[in-house]
Amino acid sequence: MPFPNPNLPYDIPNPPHPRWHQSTSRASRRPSSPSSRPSSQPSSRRARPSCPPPRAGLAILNLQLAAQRTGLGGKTIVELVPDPAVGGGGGGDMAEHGIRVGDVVGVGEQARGGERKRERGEMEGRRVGGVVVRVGARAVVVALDGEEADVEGRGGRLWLCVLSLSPTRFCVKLANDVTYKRMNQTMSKLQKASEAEYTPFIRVLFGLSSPTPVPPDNELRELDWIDPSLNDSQKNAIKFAMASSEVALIHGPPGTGKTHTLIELILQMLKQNLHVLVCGPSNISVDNIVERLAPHKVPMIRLGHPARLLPSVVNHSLDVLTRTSDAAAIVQDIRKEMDDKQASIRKTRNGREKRAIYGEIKELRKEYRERERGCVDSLVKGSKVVLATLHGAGGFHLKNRQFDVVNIDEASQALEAQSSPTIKSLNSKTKTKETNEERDKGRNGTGEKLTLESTLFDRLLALHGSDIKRMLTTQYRMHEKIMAFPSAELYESKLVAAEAVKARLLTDLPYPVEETEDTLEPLVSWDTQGGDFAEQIEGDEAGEKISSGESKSNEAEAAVVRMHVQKLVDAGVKPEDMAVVTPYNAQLGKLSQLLKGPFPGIELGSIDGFQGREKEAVVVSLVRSNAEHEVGFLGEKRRLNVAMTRPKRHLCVVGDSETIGPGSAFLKRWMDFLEANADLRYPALSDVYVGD
Ligand SMILES: Nc1ncnc2c1ncn2[C@@H]1O[C@H](COP(=O)(O)OP(=O)(O)OP(=O)(O)O)[C@@H](O)[C@H]1O
Repeated sequence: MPFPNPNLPYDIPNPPHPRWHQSTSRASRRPSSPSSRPSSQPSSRRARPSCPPPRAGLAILNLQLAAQRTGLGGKTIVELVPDPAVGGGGGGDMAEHGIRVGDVVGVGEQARGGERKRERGEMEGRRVGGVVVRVGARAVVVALDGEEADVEGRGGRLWLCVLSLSPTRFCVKLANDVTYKRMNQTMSKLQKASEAEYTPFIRVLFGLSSPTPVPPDNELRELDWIDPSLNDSQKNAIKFAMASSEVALIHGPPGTGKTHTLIELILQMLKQNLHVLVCGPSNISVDNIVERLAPHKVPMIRLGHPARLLPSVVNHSLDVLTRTSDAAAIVQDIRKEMDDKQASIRKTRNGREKRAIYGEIKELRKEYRERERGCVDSLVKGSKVVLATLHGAGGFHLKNRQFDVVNIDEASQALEAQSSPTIKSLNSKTKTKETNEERDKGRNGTGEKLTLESTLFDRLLALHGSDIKRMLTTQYRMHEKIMAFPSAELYESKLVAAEAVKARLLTDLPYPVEETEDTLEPLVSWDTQGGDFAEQIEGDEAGEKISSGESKSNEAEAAVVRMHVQKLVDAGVKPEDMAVVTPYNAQLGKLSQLLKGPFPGIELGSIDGFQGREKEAVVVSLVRSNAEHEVGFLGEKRRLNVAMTRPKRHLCVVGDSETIGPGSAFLKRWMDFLEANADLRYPALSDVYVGD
């Protein structure tokens, strides 16, 4: 990629799946693979490997094709099973492989022992891409990319390897070639378009015209609320968005009911008979909206690969609707015909016959796609709300389709280049709803060229000022004391804690929790200053090295975390109501070794993976402790903001203030705030290693 991928976490999180482990297949042990060479580490270090990064070595070898059929979009669906001739035969269960539904994979012919290096390379190059749609004990089912893709007819054994993980495993998006190609194409298209081609809407987006003025808030038209419990800032944001002709930004700090507000906004738009497109940067963000719209019985359709959708929303997916709607019958018969033909290919050994059948399938596929397009068109037209990821909305299903309004959820995470395919040709207005992050004000000046790093939210704010923005100000998650710092630093002290949450303590949980110095305190800081809790550099252990440099860990700090978790559990707090988050992958590995066994149910995550989540108690492990005051990822306010705004009743920060404070002005203020407001404690090594 010629440009950096800002969506890729610097420190790739470990998946929370308990059964996760690196593939035990021979692929990951091949001596030719440098990452799999026997480690030169002393055996004591190798004896306790931490969770490997998820992308390392995920592959299944020795597969064969068991069945093939046609799926939505004429896609070829292949079922792969272990070759019974290998590994004792019997066509039995697959060894544990860690591959999950939604993972992007490559399927290819497996090189045999005798193949030379160049031939191996060529074979790898012929790999067909696809997405895993089902994982069973005995089979993995993959939907192959591209109309003509198939893995048949090569005879040999097949292997499957993961190219990127399903975004539904975490809340983070991983790199995907198609996404970036589409973003790039859109950027060039927009840059080449002449001004005469711009609609008035695009002119506002580019800052060539100002948005149509909206009456002052107290003069906005009252609405008939579907949910009257909305608070004033939510109601005001909705009224403002409804009154804006071109664009409205809704800035929603953590827990302020952004999704709540968006749902009401969509329902209000439907009341006015508007045709609405709703997008988010990730599948999870879109699915979340589908789930919350579903009880309102809204006719809606969710575009996107069914393998990547939450099971609860699959019934609204295009894939399912094209099978079950009235318009679907006409597509079904041709789908069956293609499946029959595909089955007949496997029965014949005659090459000429095979080619002839392939030719027929090709023709059928063309017809299938035409019929399917008609079916999809009528479904999209008949749905008042269409939901897709920003990337998905730029796909062929919505080509040339216009909507009255586009709502973009989590717009502060959506790169402008992602948003543009969605809005470029739409003569519509856009409502974007921001997420938990602080605004990076002034980053994009007026008239700046479109870039792949900026967000549409930032750009519009910089172009038109805060008149086009409304902020949600009442938050329903955090105790006042937990909210105080992020509110002052990032939300101009405008956040207000709702009555119901502002003084909630762990002792008020709906189960018995003993009153202790921890459970009665919403904000605790374990300051490890003094040099005894120094960080370690990881990266030499198998699979731990990541492209952006070595990961850091801090074993003694992990022990402080364990001590604190133990104290909360001893007081009665359930481990499943707690989370430990850290920005460093290596530290996550350490924490899992230490906490998973004694506290089953506790959630461990990278900060990125914890976005959008909440827990009653959250412990943050900051890791960095060095004489050079190097703070790495901690310098990113956005990440820290995510970490410090996840807890409801108890936040415990573990870190070395002497290292972290000098890292930036923001970090200095945070450390000072903790010193002044948190229940401050100084651990000694002897406290945390007692009894070990
Ligand atoms: N007006 C309201 N009255 C009472 N509870 C509310 C109100 N608005 C939102 N909530 C509650 O606040 C919580 C957070 O709401 P929601 O998930 O919509 O927030 P969000 O801003 O999207 O969250 P996040 O910061 O995780 O993205 C939910 O439990 C929701 O029911």
